[in-house]
Amino acid sequence: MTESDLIVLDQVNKRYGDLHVLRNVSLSVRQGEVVVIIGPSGAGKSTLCRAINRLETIDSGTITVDGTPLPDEGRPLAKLRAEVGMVFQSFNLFAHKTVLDNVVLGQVHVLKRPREAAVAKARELLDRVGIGGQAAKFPAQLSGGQQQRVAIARALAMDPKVILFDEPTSALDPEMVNEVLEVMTALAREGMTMVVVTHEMGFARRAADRVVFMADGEIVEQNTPGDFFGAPSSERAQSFLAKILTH
Ligand SMILES: Nc1ncnc2c1ncn2[C@@H]1O[C@H](COP(=O)(O)OP(=O)(O)OP(=O)(O)O)[C@@H](O)[C@H]1O
Repeated sequence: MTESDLIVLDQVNKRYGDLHVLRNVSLSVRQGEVVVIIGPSGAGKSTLCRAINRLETIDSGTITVDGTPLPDEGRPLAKLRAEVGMVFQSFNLFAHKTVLDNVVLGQVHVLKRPREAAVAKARELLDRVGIGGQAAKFPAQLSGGQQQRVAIARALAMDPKVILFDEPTSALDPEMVNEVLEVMTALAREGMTMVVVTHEMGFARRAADRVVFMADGEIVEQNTPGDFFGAPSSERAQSFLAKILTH
């Protein structure tokens, strides 16, 4: 572990009954790094992402975020770490709150930021993700792509040290995928530390510093996008890429 490591997983194991979904997973994410996790369905990618933010417990191993080991204390949502932002496939916005309030509330209740400052920050972030004009609407009045941009603004509002994206574009209509990926690419260029589970290989090629390939609960290989996509070294990665790139 070096000083610039923001997230360190060491020999992490997780089982659901007989299913061993994370097998001795060790992974470090450095400050400012964009790590894209790819792999077949059921590989354990979401579980890994959720374990980092304590939405899932682990059976053994350690997960350290920003120098603090995460104790494995069940899944207390209230104890989620504000420094780890999360963007989900299904947006998870508060349906009965306005777009503005969705971005304000965490700042006020978790960070104890004065409401005026929280509103100013929310407006700035909504502008930054291109939906400043939608602040007074409710989530259901927005397209999926717009809702996901609200979710990104909400994550950013907490001043996270890292944002985890778990298949952020999988629930979107194809024409909305790019607008969300563009926001994510801009964040990556600005130096945000990001862990992204995605099936969008274009994003991985364009924005990743490192591609991590998972299959059957294991990290099979990891490399720069150029080297990984140019010449994957494992048979499992080769056959995965052959399947998805011909579609
Ligand atoms: N709460 C749960 N209880 C039991 N099994 C689970 C649970 N959550 C996930 N699994 C199983 O664990 C395995 C890994 O799931 P996970 O969602 O992490 O995979 P993934 O790589 O993200 O897949 P996908 O690309 O389809 O989202 C799968 O076989 C899944 O069915």
